[in-house]
Amino acid sequence: MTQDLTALSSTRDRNLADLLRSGPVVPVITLERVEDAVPLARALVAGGLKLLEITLRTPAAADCAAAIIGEVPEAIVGIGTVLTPKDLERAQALGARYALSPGATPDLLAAASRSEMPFIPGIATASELMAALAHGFHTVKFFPAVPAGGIPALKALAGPFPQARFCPTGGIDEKNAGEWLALPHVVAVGGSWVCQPSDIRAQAWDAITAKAKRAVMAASGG
Ligand SMILES: O=C(O)C(=O)C[C@H](O)[C@H](O)COP(=O)(O)O
Repeated sequence: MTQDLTALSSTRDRNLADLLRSGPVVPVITLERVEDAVPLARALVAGGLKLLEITLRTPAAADCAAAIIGEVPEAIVGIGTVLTPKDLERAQALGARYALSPGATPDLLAAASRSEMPFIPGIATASELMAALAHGFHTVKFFPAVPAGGIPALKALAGPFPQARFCPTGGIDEKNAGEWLALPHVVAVGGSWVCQPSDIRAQAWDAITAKAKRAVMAASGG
């Protein structure tokens, strides 16, 4: 059994590393209306952001993710706000390519370690990171990145865990994304700044494409 979990973990790691190559900026998306899902995903892809995180925070979230998966093949859809093993099952049933959580509970880590789906648990402390690593998850969200201490906190946390890779989210924006991405252990950054609820509500797709383009520029140090 241990052997199987180790093999699963390294396959998951490889698959996740492949997915993250389509980053390094992951828009964190909260959708209220299914009709916004496909145009929003197209706007983000047009701006150069293909790796998406659809949060399971609204009643429409699952239908929105399904619509994007079905109609926007260039988008690589991940499901965020995965809080329980059941949410992880939902993500898999939807055909998502990966899943993310703001946290790392024992139940969720155990379920995710038995699954083939690439999974990024959330951590804000050394103990949470140790639990994630012990379950074979080497790439973690650092959440909430800015309120939890920002870049100095991540640097301190990375010290004892050179094998860990981080995707900070929480307070990241166009202005600081480049600084985070310049850190050696940061493989991607995520955030809702690219697709703010007010822009989605106004169906301001061109504005969202423009923000996505600026995010790509910021990520490349521009
Ligand atoms: O819901 C999840 O799965 C999360 O992990 C949290 C999100 O990544 C952050 O809430 C994004 O933070 P902001 O960019 O500051 O809005």
